[in-house]
This record gives sequence, structure tokens and C-alpha cells, in this order.
Amino acid sequence: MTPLTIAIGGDHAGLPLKTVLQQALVDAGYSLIDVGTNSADSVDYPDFAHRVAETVEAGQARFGVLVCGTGIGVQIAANRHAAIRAAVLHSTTEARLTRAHNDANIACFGARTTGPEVALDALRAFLDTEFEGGRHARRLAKLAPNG
Ligand SMILES: O=C(CO)[C@H](O)[C@H](O)[C@H](O)COP(=O)(O)O
Repeated sequence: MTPLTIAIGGDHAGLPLKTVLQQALVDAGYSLIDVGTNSADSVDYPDFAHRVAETVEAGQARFGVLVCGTGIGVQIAANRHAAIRAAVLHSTTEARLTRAHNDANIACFGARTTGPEVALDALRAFLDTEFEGGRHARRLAKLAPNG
């Protein structure tokens, strides 16, 4: 079976947590598209958020993972793309519900706000939860521009 592909990226502030999440995803058998950054040099988080969003929008990856200092900047940038529903996660409950109810396709994390164990648990819950559809699909339709 073809492994699920995940696009991953983030800025310098997110790099320590991105590295942990990236290794865990590889160990779990996922195929990764890493858009960077991979150095501690200061960079701009929207550049990496847009790359991950574009990769998911193009269907080259099923899900995206984004990491910056708080997860908020990358979430804002990714959500400017029409096909993207990006959510900042601080718990397994948020991860499960944003997949089940919002059909979120990008998980965002804050390396300065969320520890690696909590982030890893949340990412696993995000990837293991299916969208429930039904009433939630009707609501998602209303998220479309001018919806
Ligand atoms: O954009 C952010 C907040 O949503 C991210 O946390 C960035 O990583 C942060 O702004 C980077 O800050 P720095 O002082 O340039 O390291």
C-alpha cells in the first residue's frame, strides 16, 4: 500500500519541534515532503506555510504539518488558501474534534507553547481520526468564500 504523504514545514522558531514530529512520522511509515526550514537562521513563517498549503491544495500531500513559535502565524497564513482548513493544536481533544468536525487538513503547532510529547499525541490523534461528514459537511460548505 502507498504510504500516506504529509507535507511538513515551519520557521526557525518551530525547527526543534518540527524535527521531533518529522522523525516520528518517518518512524510511523509516512512519506514526507519537507519544505523546510532546516536551519536555525531567522526566516519568515508565511513562506513555509504557503508552501505546505500549496502542496496539500495540489493533492501532492493528504495532510500538512506546520510549526512556528506559537502555531498561530502559520495557521493564519495557511488558512488564506481556499482548500485549507488549518488548526492550532494543544491537545488530543482538539486534534480529534478538528478532524471529525472541521475536516482539518493541516495541523499547526507552537514550539514555544507546546511540548513535544503533547504535540506528538495530538498529531497521532489528528492522523487517526476520520471526518464524520453529515451535519458537519453542511457547515463546511458555508466556509467557502462567499459561502
Ligand atoms: O508568527 C509567529 C507567531 O504566530 C511565530 O511564532 C514566529 O515563529 C515568531 O514570530 C518568530 O519570532 P522571532 O522573534 O523572529 O524568532
